[in-house]
Amino acid sequence: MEMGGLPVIDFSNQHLKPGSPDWDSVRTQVRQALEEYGCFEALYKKASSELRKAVFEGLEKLFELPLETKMKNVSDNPSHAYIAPHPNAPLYESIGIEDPNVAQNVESLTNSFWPHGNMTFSESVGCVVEQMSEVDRMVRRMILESFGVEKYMDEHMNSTRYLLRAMKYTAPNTSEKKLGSKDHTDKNIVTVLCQGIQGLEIQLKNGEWITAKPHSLTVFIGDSFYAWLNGRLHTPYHRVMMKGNEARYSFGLFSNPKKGYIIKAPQELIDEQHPLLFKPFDFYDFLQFFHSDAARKSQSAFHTFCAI
Ligand SMILES: O=C(O)CCC(=O)C(=O)O
Ligand SMILES: [Fe+2]
Repeated sequence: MEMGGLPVIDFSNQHLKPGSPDWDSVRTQVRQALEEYGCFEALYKKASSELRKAVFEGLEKLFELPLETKMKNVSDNPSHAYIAPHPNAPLYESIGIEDPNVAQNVESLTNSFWPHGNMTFSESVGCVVEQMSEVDRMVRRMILESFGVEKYMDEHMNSTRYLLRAMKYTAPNTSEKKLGSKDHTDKNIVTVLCQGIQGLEIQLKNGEWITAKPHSLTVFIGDSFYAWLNGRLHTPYHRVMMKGNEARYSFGLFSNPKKGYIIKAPQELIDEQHPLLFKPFDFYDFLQFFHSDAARKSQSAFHTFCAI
């Protein structure tokens, strides 16, 4: 733990295998951090600084491409496709890659963006996604174990798909902070985020905002995992604040529940002290609700959507 910042948890130990003493000790730290903060900083040496540098260099070139090119990043789900700067979020722009753990999906994006593709970028993205997904799966395994619900492990692991979202925040050229991304909780299961420069802020339970350091991965719990765990962990509000004249790039790997999978807390996590908090739901119905007027008017779209 570090004073005044998020807990820092080291996943680099090569002996970190389920069942080992190292695993159990990291699991305890993960559970504590997610109860109190809903997030933590993960050190993972495999995701080396050279690799990140290669990804960030690729992202710089990618966001420099003309708007028409970036608009080729489409999806059935609008929140998984290209998002152009918008009056409500003028500094923010992002692209999405569904199932980025399948090399072909990354390559088909780079092939549609560059006349001859971009093998260097595709390969670096492939490597970094693999490492971030290892962290995602370790964290989820540790959480299920720590609540004694390992019997759902396969179902849980097989119930999600990954989305990679790469983000650019244009420099505001001001000395005072400007909002890059509005405060929100993530909607998915787990988010593993990598930021190029500082800007990510997390709200503590006491309302105070703290800054996440850029040289580690930041791991968050999303609303869907919170619901599946019947509210046992915390989902933190976070935002991006920008100042100065340097653009900021970040990318996050989101584990999202698959369409058709009903998120419902297991009976082991429901009892008199912990009555069922949320209606079982399909993540895609929630995403749809999220873009409705009713959601915009409510304080927490998630709580409105899932209220019992
Ligand atoms: O860019 C960042 O650091 C944070 C992005 C974020 O919170 C999100 O995409 O959900
Ligand atoms: Fe987020």
